[in-house]
Amino acid sequence: MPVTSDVTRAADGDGDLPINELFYSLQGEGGLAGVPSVFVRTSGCNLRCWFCDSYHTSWDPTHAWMDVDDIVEAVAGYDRADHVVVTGGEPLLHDAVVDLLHELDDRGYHTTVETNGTIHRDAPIDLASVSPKLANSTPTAERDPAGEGEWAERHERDRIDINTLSRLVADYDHQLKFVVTDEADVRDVEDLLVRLRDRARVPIHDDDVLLMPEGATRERLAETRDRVAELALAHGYRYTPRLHVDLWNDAPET
Ligand SMILES: C[S@@+](CC[C@H](N)C(=O)[O-])C[C@H]1O[C@@H](n2cnc3c(N)ncnc32)[C@H](O)[C@@H]1O
Ligand SMILES: Nc1nc2[nH]cc(C(=O)O)c2c(=O)[nH]1
Ligand code: SF4
Ligand SMILES: [Mg+2]
Repeated sequence: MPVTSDVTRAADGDGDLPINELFYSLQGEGGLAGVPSVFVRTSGCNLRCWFCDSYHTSWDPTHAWMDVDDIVEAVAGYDRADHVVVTGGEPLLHDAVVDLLHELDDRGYHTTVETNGTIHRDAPIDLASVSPKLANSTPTAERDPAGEGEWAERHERDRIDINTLSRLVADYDHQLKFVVTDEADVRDVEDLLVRLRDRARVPIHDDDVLLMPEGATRERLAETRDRVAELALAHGYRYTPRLHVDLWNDAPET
């Protein structure tokens, strides 16, 4: 169901969220991969990964405004699902996401928040699925999908905030899900883990560190996944597939 074609009015209240899509699918990534889930995808991001698989929430944000009650009603319409994944874009940018998470929690849903880890919110989050952005994500002029590297400096400045990451891992059940293509990326992961373990007040288990192959399409994943699986084995981290890409390639609402 393309929400964007259902709701066309502009924002008219504090409880409104910019929604890019809302759909029912299998969780494709991370420790809950395979679980039927409703996805609520907000629009707008404070970063610009060159590889972003949700281009229309970051580089070219598009959305319809929905209030929290309408979102909860749309979620409830998928009566087989008791898991909700709130993603984006960067969902924690928006104040009203906290209200949405409370409403979902009150109704007994398990909530996963997919976040880049640069913003902390106090909210009922059952799983903080944190994907800190490595140096490999920066939109240099050569890799910029929309311009000539205008976002590179801001992206590079903002992509890692150790204090925010340490609060997220301390406050929530978490997984750290890194987009990886090669060995240099894993060195970047290890450097970050040293800094985070030094700062965080809680242990960070290797079991909660996941390597995810970079690839928004089946073709690209076929190039990256074998090497990333080998890196996971070599370093003792978990590998996460991208089930939805295997199953449905880059189709919207999957
Ligand atoms: C689109 S992001 C939205 C949530 C949040 N902004 C973030 O980056 O975590 C959802 C997930 O997709 C991952 N992702 C985005 N583009 C990807 C790509 N081309 N290959 C692999 N993972 C990708 C992100 O790292 C994140 O784990
Ligand atoms: N099926 C499916 N699983 C996902 N897990 C995280 C996603 C995301 O975009 O945050 C995602 C997504 O876009 N689709
Ligand atoms: S942080 Fe997430 S939504 Fe933002 S550009 Fe990167 S992958 Fe896309
Ligand atoms: Mg996705």
